Amino acid sequence: MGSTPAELPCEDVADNRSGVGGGISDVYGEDSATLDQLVTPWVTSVASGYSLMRDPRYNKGLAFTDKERDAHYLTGLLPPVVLSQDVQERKLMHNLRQYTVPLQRYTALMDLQERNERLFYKLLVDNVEELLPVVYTPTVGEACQKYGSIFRKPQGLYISLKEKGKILEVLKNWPQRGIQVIVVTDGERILGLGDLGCQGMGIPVGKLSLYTALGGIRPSACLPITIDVGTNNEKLLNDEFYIGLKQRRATGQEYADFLHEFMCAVKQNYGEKVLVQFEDFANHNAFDLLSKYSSSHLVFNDDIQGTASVVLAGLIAAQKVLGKTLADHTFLFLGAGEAGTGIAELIALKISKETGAPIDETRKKIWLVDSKGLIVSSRKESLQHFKQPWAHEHEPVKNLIGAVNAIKPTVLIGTSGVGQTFTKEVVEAMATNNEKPLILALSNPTSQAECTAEQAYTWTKGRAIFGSGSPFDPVEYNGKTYLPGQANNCYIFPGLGLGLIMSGAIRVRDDMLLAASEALAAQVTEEHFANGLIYPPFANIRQISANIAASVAAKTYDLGLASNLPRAKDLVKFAESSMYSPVYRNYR
Ligand SMILES: NC(=O)C1=CN([C@@H]2O[C@H](COP(=O)(O)OP(=O)(O)OC[C@H]3O[C@@H](n4cnc5c(N)ncnc54)[C@H](OP(=O)(O)O)[C@@H]3O)[C@@H](O)[C@H]2O)C=CC1
Ligand SMILES: CC(=O)C(=O)O
Ligand SMILES: [Mg+2]
Repeated sequence: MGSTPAELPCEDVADNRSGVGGGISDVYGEDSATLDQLVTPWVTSVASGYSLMRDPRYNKGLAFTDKERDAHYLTGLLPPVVLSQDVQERKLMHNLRQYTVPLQRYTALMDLQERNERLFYKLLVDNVEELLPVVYTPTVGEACQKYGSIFRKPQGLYISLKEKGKILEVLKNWPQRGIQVIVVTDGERILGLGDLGCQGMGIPVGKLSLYTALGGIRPSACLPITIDVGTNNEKLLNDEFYIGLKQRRATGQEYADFLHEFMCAVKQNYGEKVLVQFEDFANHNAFDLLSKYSSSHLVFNDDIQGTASVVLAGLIAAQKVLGKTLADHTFLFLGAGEAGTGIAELIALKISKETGAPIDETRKKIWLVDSKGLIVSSRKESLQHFKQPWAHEHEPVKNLIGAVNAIKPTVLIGTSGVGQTFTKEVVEAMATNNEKPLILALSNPTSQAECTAEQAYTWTKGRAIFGSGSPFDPVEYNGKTYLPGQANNCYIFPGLGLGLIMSGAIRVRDDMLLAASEALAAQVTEEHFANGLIYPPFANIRQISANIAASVAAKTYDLGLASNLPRAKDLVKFAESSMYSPVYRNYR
C-alpha cells in the first residue's frame, strides 16, 4: 500500500523528494548537501556608508556619532546634528500622536520597523500600553483588511501553492539563519474578521513584534510566515489590489500535503527546537494540525492553547476577589471553536488536578453555546469532534439568554467572534444571578467584542469583573473609575516562547500552559484587585514575561523535555539576561 505524503513522517517524505531530502548535517545545510540540491550562495559583508543607513538592523539615523560617521563613510550623508536614541524616541512619539487615524499610526510604525529596527522596538518597549493597540489588536485587524492597499515593503515569508515541492528552497531565501520562532497563518480566520487570505500576514508580523518587545526574543530569530492556499473571500478575489493567489482555497489532501511539506521543511532547515506557533487557522484545520504535529515538532496553537492559558490565569487570580475556587464556578461560553473549547479544556484539567476528580466529571461544570444553541447530548452525533466532550445532558436551548437562565453561570466567556452578542438582557441576567459576575468578552478586534466595557459596568451597576480581548478605555460609572483588563493571549505567548527557547524544549505540554497561567496569576497584586483587575498592567510586561518564561522552563526541565543543560540555577535571572535590548550598540 502506498502511503500519501501526509501520512508519512517528515524523514520519509524528505527522502522521497528530489531537491529537498537527505545529506544535510551542517548548520547552514550547504556543505554536505547532495549535488542535486539547490544551495544559497551566502555572503557575509560589513555594511558601511549608504548601505549601513539602509539596513534597518544597524541603522541609527541621526544617532550615529561623529566617530561612527567617520569610521563608516557616513559623513555628509546625514545632517550635522547628533541626537540620542531618547530624543529620537520623543520625536517619533510626538509625531505618532499627531495622527488621528489609527491606520496612519500603524503604517508609520511599520515604516519605522523597516527603517530602524532598534528604535522601533525601543518605542514599543517603552510605550507598550499606548502602542500595543496599534501594532496589535484592534488596528492590526484593519491593517489586514486593507493590506493590499497599504502594502509597501514585504515583511515575512510568503509560501504559496506555487511553491509546492520547493518549500525548503523558499525557506532558504530568508536572509536570517538562526530562527527560533515562526508564527504561521493561512489567513482563514483572522481575528473575528474571517478569511483574509494572504493579507493575514499582518498577524504573524504583529505577533512576532510582540515576541521581541514583550518577550525579548531577538528580532533576527523571528520569522513571520503566511501560507497562501487561496481564499474564499469573494471581495478579495475581486480586488485588484489583493496580494495573494486569486483562487479558492485548497482543501482536503492537497491542503494536508502542502502543510506537511511545510512542517518537514521547517524541521529540516531549522532543526527540532524551532518553535512553530500556529495562528488564526480556521478550526477545521487548527485542531488537526496541532494534534498531528505536537508529537513530532515544537508546536503551539496560540488561539487554542495561548488563549486557554491567559483566561485560566485570570480565573485563578479572580479566586482571590470572588472567594471561590475554580470548582465552585459554573462556566458558560458563547462560541465553541478554538478559543472556547481550548479554554474549557484547560479549566477542566486544572480543576481535575486541584480536586482529583476525573476530567469527564470536571467538564460537567462547563457549558458552551455555538451558533445552533446550547451544546447538549441530543446534538452529539452531529457535532465536530472538539465539541463532543461538552455535550452534557440537558434539554435543547436555542440561544444565549435561554442558556444563561437555564445554566445560571457565574462566569460568562465570549469567544464567538460576533460583536454585541452579550446583550443588555444577558448581562443583566448575569448580574441578577451573581453578586460579582465575571464577564470576559474575548472576541477581537473591538468591533467583534461581545460587549463593551461600558456596557458591562453599566448593565451590572458596576458589579462586573470584566476583561476583553481588545483594549477598552477606563469607564466612569456613578463617580467611580473602572479599569477593564485585557484578556489576550499576548500575556502568555512571549513568555512561554522565551521559556521554551531558553530551556531548549523539544515539545509543548499542557503542564507548561498551566505553569504559565500560575506564573501570570501570581503577578496580580492586591492593588490590581482593588482596581477591579484580574491581569497585571502591561507596563511591566517584560518582567511578567521573564517570570512566565522561568516557570515554563522549570516545568520543561521537570518533564525531561529540556535540551539546554545544565539547568540555570536562577531561571528568572537567566530569562532576564536572555532578553533582547533595543538600545543602540556602539560601532567600532
Ligand atoms: N482574546 C484573545 O486572546 C483571543 C481572542 N480570540 C477571538 O475569539 C473569537 C473566536 O475565535 P475562534 O474560537 O478561534 O473561532 P472559531 O471559528 O473556532 O469559533 C467560533 C465559535 O463561535 C460560534 N459562533 C459564531 N457565531 C455565533 C453566534 N452568533 N452565536 C453563537 N455562537 C456563534 C461558532 O459556532 P459554530 O461552531 O456553530 O459555527 C464557533 O463555535 C475571534 O474573534 C478571535 O479574535 C481568539 C483567540 C484569542
Ligand atoms: C488574540 C488572537 O490571537 C486572536 O484574536 O486571534
Ligand atoms: Mg489569533
